[in-house]
Amino acid sequence: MKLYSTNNKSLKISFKEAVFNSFPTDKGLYMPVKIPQISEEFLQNITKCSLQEIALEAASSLIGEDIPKQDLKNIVEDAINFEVPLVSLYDQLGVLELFHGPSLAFKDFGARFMSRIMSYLSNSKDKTLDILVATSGDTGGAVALGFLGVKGTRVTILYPKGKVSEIQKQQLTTNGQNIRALEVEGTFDDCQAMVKEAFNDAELNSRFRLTSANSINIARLIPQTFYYIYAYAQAKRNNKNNIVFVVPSGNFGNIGAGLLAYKMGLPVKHFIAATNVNDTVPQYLKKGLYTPKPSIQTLSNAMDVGNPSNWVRIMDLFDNNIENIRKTISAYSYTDEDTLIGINELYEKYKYIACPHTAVAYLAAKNHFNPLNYTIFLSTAHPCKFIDVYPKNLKDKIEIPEQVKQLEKKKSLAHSLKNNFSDFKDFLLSN
Ligand SMILES: Cc1ncc(COP(=O)(O)O)c(C=O)c1O
Ligand SMILES: N[C@@H](CCOP(=O)(O)O)C(=O)O
Repeated sequence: MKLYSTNNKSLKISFKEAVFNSFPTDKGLYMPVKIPQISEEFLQNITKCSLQEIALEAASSLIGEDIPKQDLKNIVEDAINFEVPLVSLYDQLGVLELFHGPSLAFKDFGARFMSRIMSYLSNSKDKTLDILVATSGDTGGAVALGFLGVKGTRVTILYPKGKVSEIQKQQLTTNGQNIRALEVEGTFDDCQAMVKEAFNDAELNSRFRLTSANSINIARLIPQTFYYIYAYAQAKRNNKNNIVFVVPSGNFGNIGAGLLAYKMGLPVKHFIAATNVNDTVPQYLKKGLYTPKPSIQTLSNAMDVGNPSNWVRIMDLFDNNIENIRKTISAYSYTDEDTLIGINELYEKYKYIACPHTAVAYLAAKNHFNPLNYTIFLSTAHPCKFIDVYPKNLKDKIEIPEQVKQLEKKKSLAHSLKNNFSDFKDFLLSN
């Protein structure tokens, strides 16, 4: 697999380089030079394929010769070892549950695949790999679990103080070992900006072997294509056509992966990005002006992103042409009030308890409803991660998984950090 930077198409680097130097110095993002096509034969037989078979096919066609197929098979089987059910709410509406991994959010696909890819590509003589992560809530927890105890790695997670849920905070801060958590007096966008600045800091780069576990890293995006293809297979098994995906969106890595699968030839009729009031992309598609703004705190906290990293990748996939994008992607945004209505309605109508992010996607699915389509909205996290959001009648019905109960007994180990890069740099240099 060869990759270019969205800011420099003449650059051609290897998959390994892109994984370990996740953020190009020109501040673009890496994209595949050639997008492989899913074969007609594979699509014809897709209903017979398991998630792992689909994952292997997608990963090997994207990564190519950089990892031999048998090794990739082992990686895929070890990383993607949980269920991804497509639950039918009614004839034309399904919900794809992506939260059955260890951290209870869709981030487990990216984090688990990436940790294994990094271990595989690392050399035992290499310097410790310092992995920096900015999180608005879920990425950090998944990356912490994905890398906990992995030899030769150290993870530093930056999260915004007071803006993640209690369970997310426990997942981020109680790990110890090779995982450090920094509680930043700022927003997710501030955390993300500090991490990106670190990748461009000469002193830090000479001292440490830095890489990112955010979705700016191409190794995060590849495994997120798997579940779109698998959802398509499950829908086809049920004789569904005209598939529309509705994706709750913040940093746009999730929908970015879906669009990559689409460009690989996955027959999808339309994509819908659903956001909370952090509506930079819906506003862009409406008005044609891309105006990132400071993030606003909402009930769907993991989507509180004012300047979504992956939008440049999506622009790149559509030749930076807004008309092309509008043909394939629609976008809607919702307030917290709407989100609560969505949560209640999903329960009243279908006895389905959704996390706030998923409820935002449900609302967009309703807005864009067409009875000729089969609409799949993505359920990105387990509702227990946001227990304080629910009214009492629903709260009591949410099952708390064992791994969450265990977190309560653990001590938080976070360090406080002011919202400025020099303090972050000092922390890295002195710890
Ligand atoms: C539960 C949940 N839903 C949706 C999103 C948004 O996904 P993305 O940032 O890839 O757009 C996130 C954060 O990534 C999340 O944790
Ligand atoms: N919503 C994310 C924000 C970081 O996104 P990423 O996909 O770029 O890692 C989170 O939960 O942290």
